[in-house]
Amino acid sequence: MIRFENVSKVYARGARPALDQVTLEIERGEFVFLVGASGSGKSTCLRLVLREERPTSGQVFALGRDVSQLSRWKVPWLRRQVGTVFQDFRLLPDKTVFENVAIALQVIGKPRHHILTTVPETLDLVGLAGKERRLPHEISGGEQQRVAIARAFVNRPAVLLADEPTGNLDPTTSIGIMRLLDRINATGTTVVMATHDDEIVDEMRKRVVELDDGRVVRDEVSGVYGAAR
Ligand SMILES: Nc1ncnc2c1ncn2[C@@H]1O[C@H](COP(=O)(O)OP(=O)(O)OP(=O)(O)O)[C@@H](O)[C@H]1O
Repeated sequence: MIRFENVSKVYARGARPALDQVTLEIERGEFVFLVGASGSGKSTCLRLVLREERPTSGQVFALGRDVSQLSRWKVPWLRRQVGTVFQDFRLLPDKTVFENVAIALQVIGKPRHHILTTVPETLDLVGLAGKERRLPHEISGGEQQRVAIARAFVNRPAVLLADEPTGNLDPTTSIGIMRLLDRINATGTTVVMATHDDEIVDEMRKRVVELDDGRVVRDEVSGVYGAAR
């Protein structure tokens, strides 16, 4: 589903490579934690999958395509197959919960009847039934992240990339968000989550890929946050 082959990334002003010869394969349906110190290259990996950046050398494949080779008009196609969730939720403050999720379908031209059935179904799935008319500031941080997840998932992407999705949430709320990501993964969506949240990683016991200075230094099937090396 996602494959990195000898991928290096040197940013224009970067002194050293943000990624250094990374080779990594993530199969369809997997749940993978990307861990590592700040600056180790986690977000860069996610940005390469979305073609927000291109590798300096090596190849990144997603959904069977070499992402660098995609023509410009195919990039929106890629981004429709790859939902994204961030630490800071990124909701539209003056739109309701319903509208924040519906927008993801409107921009890809889905018909109104589809939106009117799919958005409530998805809000129900993320535990927000009954909150459709609230504005983001009228719900909690955990609920805002659920809206962001609903928006990312409403068109049933093949892959969900989450960059520190629990970074702004307390531990109890974070566990709820993780259960939700686990449920989404159980529907067949591949989930890749960059995180510093050691408790979550230790509790979930999923595959853990650790980066250190842009290199993969650990890849464990059922790993913990900080394994003794
Ligand atoms: N646009 C950029 N221009 C120059 N250097 C960058 C850019 N983005 C990231 N970097 C550098 O690349 C390296 C990897 O950054 P990246 O954001 O991928 O790390 P990260 O593991 O996601 O960190 P964090 O956990 O703090 O989010 C860092 O040294 C960072 O300073």
